[in-house]
Amino acid sequence: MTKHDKKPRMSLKPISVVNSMSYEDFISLFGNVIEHCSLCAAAVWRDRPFSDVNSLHKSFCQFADQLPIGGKEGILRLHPDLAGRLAMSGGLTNESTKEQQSAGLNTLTDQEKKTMHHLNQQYKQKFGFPFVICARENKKEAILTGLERRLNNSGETEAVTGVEEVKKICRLRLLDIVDSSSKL
Ligand SMILES: NC(=O)N[C@H]1NC(=O)NC1=O
Repeated sequence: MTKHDKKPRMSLKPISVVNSMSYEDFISLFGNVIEHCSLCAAAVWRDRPFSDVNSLHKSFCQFADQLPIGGKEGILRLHPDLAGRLAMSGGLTNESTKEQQSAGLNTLTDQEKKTMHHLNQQYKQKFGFPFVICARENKKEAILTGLERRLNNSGETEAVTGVEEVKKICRLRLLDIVDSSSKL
């Protein structure tokens, strides 16, 4: 462990170990790969055995895709605002904290914070759910321009676009847990 590591990294699980998990263990390990939505992991468990991390990800995607629009919106509502109140008060999940930091959202200038807050509020007012984007695949500038651009879309387009971003977040979270070289 170098002096920069806060805690030892969890060792990556081979897919064979994932496949042999009880649903209780599976939910506790994968319950937040879709933010605050352990229901997704509870449903996906029945798709075992998974041939690899991609097939596990596919099951999460299929579960999200088959939800009616209200269910998709529900998944989005479980996400915290980017650089919002929870981020400021340290109330985010560990995953979200790391993701928001990787986009540089912890280094916003006062003006950027104001703009982000204003656009987030406008977005929620228009659509009834928060703006969601995969923070690990974007930097703060791209997030701000994306937020402004996506405000022009319809609610249905945004529910689908938001869930596509949730699927990207989910994939990166799964890769932090499962050894991607392991196969059934
Ligand atoms: N609102 C939003 O996009 N939140 C998320 N994005 C991300 O990468 N992690 C999150 O929690």
